[in-house]
Formats: sequence, structure tokens, C-alpha cells
Amino acid sequence: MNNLDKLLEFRLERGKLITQQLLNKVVDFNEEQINLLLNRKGQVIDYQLGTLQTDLIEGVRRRRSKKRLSGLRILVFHKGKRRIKKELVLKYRLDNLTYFNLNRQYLEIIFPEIKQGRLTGIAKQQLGLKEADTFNYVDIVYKLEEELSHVETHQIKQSQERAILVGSKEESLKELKNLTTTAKVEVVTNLTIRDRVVDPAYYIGQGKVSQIKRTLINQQANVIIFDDELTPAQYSNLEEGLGVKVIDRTQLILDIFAQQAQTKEGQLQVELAQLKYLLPRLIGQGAKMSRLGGGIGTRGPGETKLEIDRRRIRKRIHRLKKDLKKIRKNRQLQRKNRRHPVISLVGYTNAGKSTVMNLLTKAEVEAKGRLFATLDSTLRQIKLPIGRQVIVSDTVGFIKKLPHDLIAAFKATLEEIKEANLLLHVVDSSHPNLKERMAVVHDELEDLGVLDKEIITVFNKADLVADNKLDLLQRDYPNSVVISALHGKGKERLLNKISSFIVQGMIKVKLKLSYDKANWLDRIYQEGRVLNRSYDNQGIKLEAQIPNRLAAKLKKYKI
Ligand SMILES: Nc1nc2c(ncn2[C@@H]2O[C@H](COP(=O)(O)OP(=O)(O)OP(=O)(O)O)[C@@H](O)[C@H]2O)c(=O)[nH]1
Ligand SMILES: [Mg+2]
Repeated sequence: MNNLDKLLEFRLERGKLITQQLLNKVVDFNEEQINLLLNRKGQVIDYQLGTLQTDLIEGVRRRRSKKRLSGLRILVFHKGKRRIKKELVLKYRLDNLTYFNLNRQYLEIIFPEIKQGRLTGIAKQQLGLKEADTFNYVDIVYKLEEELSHVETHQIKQSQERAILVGSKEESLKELKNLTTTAKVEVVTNLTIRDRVVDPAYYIGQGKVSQIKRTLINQQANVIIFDDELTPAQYSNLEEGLGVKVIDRTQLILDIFAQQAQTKEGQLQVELAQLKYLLPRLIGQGAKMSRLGGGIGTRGPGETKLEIDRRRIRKRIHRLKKDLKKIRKNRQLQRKNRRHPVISLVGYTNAGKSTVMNLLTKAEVEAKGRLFATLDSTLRQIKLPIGRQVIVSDTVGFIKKLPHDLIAAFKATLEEIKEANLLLHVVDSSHPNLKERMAVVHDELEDLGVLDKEIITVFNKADLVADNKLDLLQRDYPNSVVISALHGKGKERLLNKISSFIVQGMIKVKLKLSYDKANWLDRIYQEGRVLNRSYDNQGIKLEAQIPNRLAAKLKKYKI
């Protein structure tokens, strides 16, 4: 047995990058460079001396599934000179490529980087020997493989999509048009179906189907967007009958959500909602799983799409739920430690919530004038003129016919509302249908079980509305404020209204705290307002306006 062949007897503990024993052996050989090929079980499969060459891995049987990494990694021992072979990592989908510097005793680990289910580059990490001992690389491999299994449900090919909109109500169609433009898709025309001749198989009557067909050709459109939710059968019939991609309102909204989700949590939520929506639509379609192409931009049943089976989607859904749970738990913890009252901005999409948030906090929350510009709740702390700190949270906008599944998917954002002490219902007062929109928001709030909370109605965009209309609104809604967030008008009125609500929940107390209880002082300052304070040799005397809750805790210090 060649002396070096002894290396093949090595088996590292699963997940370990390197062990002292292996290192000792390698040092014994005193070679310039030794490259080892290992499997995920930790067995050394092959070795090579000198510069790292492809043939170390070339002949080895690898996993074929593109949805996993190869299960192989390369460990290189070198004495300072090395050239990182990034292409090896990508070509062979290595779990990682690790360089150990024998002179300086540290590791460089090269992991593949995966985005949207594809290997896109590499990520580097350095570790000392000690850290390496507790480092489990397999954890990372699993994370990466998770990413590899990402199901692509969304891909917009901007400027290529030309859509025909189909719906039965004028007003709703207008909104659908807005949504479509927000999704960066061109609307070529819309068709209203009035006295609908219903053919359950097609959702619309046969006559309409032929009309759409003609319009498709005349207008060179390639997508049809329906204002209502379609059943799986209607989808597949319509797609077959019309020969173009068919999308419904829910999918369109999901598409927009997918484009606009910013945070990890938001992205996970959207993906979950998309998959949940798609899953039942795959069932019963047999081989025609083209729906997986999902939203806009995907044309026809691409062969690769067919490979994606339901089992994988279910697995992904499971994983997403787990990840979201983790994130939410974290959030809850943060929330528990929160001492300040929370004020949530709610309202119809595009009402100006984020602009109000900006006005109140001077923060740069995205206020874009697109629908659903805000998908993740954003929190900011502000100090009211009465000296009290509060947290303001911006949330995702409501919309008519927002599918319930979606509401559920956005639970985390909406949970913020459940925790709120006060809701600011922001209304675009310039909108002709503002009352209907207010009702939509109320319905959703009712569903969330938060209607018992104090609500201040904020009539925004006052600059666009005649004074007499504003007067009427204020008469109808006594607990309201008129503002123009964009122009900074009415900020004081709004702050005063919020302050008076906050003060309602507070009482004035006189306290005496001995110096060893002075730590309460912090809390009193944070949550309340100190009106008077004096010191003597026994302690601190205070007069303060504090929340009832806190007052109860401080009962024994009352004077
Ligand atoms: N004229 C006028 N426009 C306003 C006012 N407040 C907001 N806007 C505009 O209304 C549009 C929507 O504002 P946002 O603050 O993004 O609305 P939002 O409610 O946060 O919308 P989503 O996050 O999509 O639900 C933007 O173009 C704002 O500039 C206002 O007081 N007057
Ligand atoms: Mg917003």
C-alpha cells in the first residue's frame, strides 16, 4: 500500500470539515499540496498531490438530481499558495471546497451561492481551527439544497406582455387595470361581460370566448386577465380554447406581491401564498401542469415545468411554513419586550399610509403611488409632543376581493394590527368610492377581530378635495382628522388626536421612590410623562402621568 493511500482510510465525523487526526497525518507527509475528495458521510474517496486538477472528481459518480448538491467536497491542504477554483464548485455542484493553510492554520471555505433555485456564484468564509471544530457544514448544505428546491412561480418578462382584461363590473375592472399596470403589464383593451351567458366550463359564454379570440388576434395580445377567481377546470379549458396564458385577479395580485416583497419574511410569505394557490390548481390537470408557470410571463407548458411535481411543492410549502414560524417567533419575542404603545396605520391600498408614516416619523418609508408598495410592516418609534414615545407601524394595504388565503399568508404583517393600541384608518378622501373602500377595510378589520380597538379615521389627500366635502366627512365621522400627508398639512392635528388617545389611558400619580428603587424612573420616563420631580435624602418624589398599567405596579410607592 502506497503510504499516501492511508489517507483513504480516513473517515471524518459527519459534518466536520477537518479533524486534528487527519491534519497530523497530512503534516507527516510533508507535501506542498494535498487535495482530498470526501463524501458527505466524511469518507475520503480519493486524493491528489500538487495543483488541484479536475480529474480528482471527474470520474466519480455523482448525484444526478439538479435539485441537490453533489454530496461531495474537496479539502485542499496547502502551504500558502493556492488558486481558488470557483468553477469546480459550480460545475460539480460541490458541497464546498475548503482550503487549509498549513503554515497559517486557517480554513477558507468556498460554498456555492444559490438564488432562485440556481447556482449563481460562490460565497467565501474563513475559519480558525478552533471554530472549525464546532462548525457543521452539513447544516449549510441543507440550507443550500433548500434554496435549490425553490419552485419558480414567478417570472415577469416586462414589456412583452400585452393583456386583455375581462370582467363584469366597470369599477372593479378599473381597479384591475391599475393592478395590471402595477405588474408592469400593458393593457391593450378590456371586455365587459354584462348579461353573462354562463358556461361553467369556461366561466364566460361560448360567444364571449369567440369574441376574445378575435380580439386576441386583432390586438396581438398574449395574456388574458380575469377579474374573478377561476376554477382549475376553467383555467385549463380557457387556456386550451384561447391558446394564451390565462390569469385571474388573485394570481395577478400574487404576482405584484412577488415583485414587491422586500424582506425575507415578505418573500417567504408571498412564495407560500403562490404555492398554496397553485397546488389545488395542479390537481386534476394530469399531465397539464403548465399552471406552474404561475403568473405573467410564463408561456405554455415548458417541458421543465412539467418536471416539478406536487410532492416537491408540498415539501417546499412545509419548509416555508417552518421558516416563517421561526421568524414570527422571533418577532413575538421582540414584541413582548416592547413597552411603548403601538399605533398601526391601516387602510385601502394607495390611501397614503406610508406617506402618513413619513410625515409622522420623517422616515423614508417607501411611498410609491403603486398599489401594494408596502408589503412588510415597518416599525418606527416617535416621540409625541406630550413627551411620550410610541411605535408607529405601517402595514400592507387592503383591497377589495383580497383572497382570504392571502390574508392568511400576510398574517405576520397583520398581527402587528392585532397588537396595536390604536388604529389610524387612512382614507384617500379624493376617491369617488371612498365609502365603499372604507367598508372594505372595516370588513377586513372585523375578520381580524380588531374592530373593538380605538380607530381614528384619517381623511388624507385633503389637497385634492373641496372643503365642503371635507366638512361633510368630518360631520359623518366625528373621530376623524383631515390631513394632506404629502404636503405636510394637518400633522399637528393628527399628533394631538393621537396624544389625547394616549393620555386617556394614563393617570396622574404622585410617587415616592427610595433611591434603591430608582430603576423605576427609567420606565416612568419612557412610558409616561414626568410633571414634577424633587429629591431629598430619602429618595425621589415624583408627579407623573403614567399608563394605568404601570400605575398599578407602582401602587405601593404612591403618596
Ligand atoms: N395629492 C396627494 N397625494 C398623496 C397624499 N398622500 C399620499 N399621496 C400619494 O398617494 C400615493 C400613495 O401613497 P402611499 O403612501 O404609497 O400609499 P399606501 O397607502 O402606503 O399604499 P400601499 O402601501 O400600496 O398600500 C403616492 O403617490 C403619494 O404621493 C396627499 O396628501 N395628497
Ligand atoms: Mg405603503
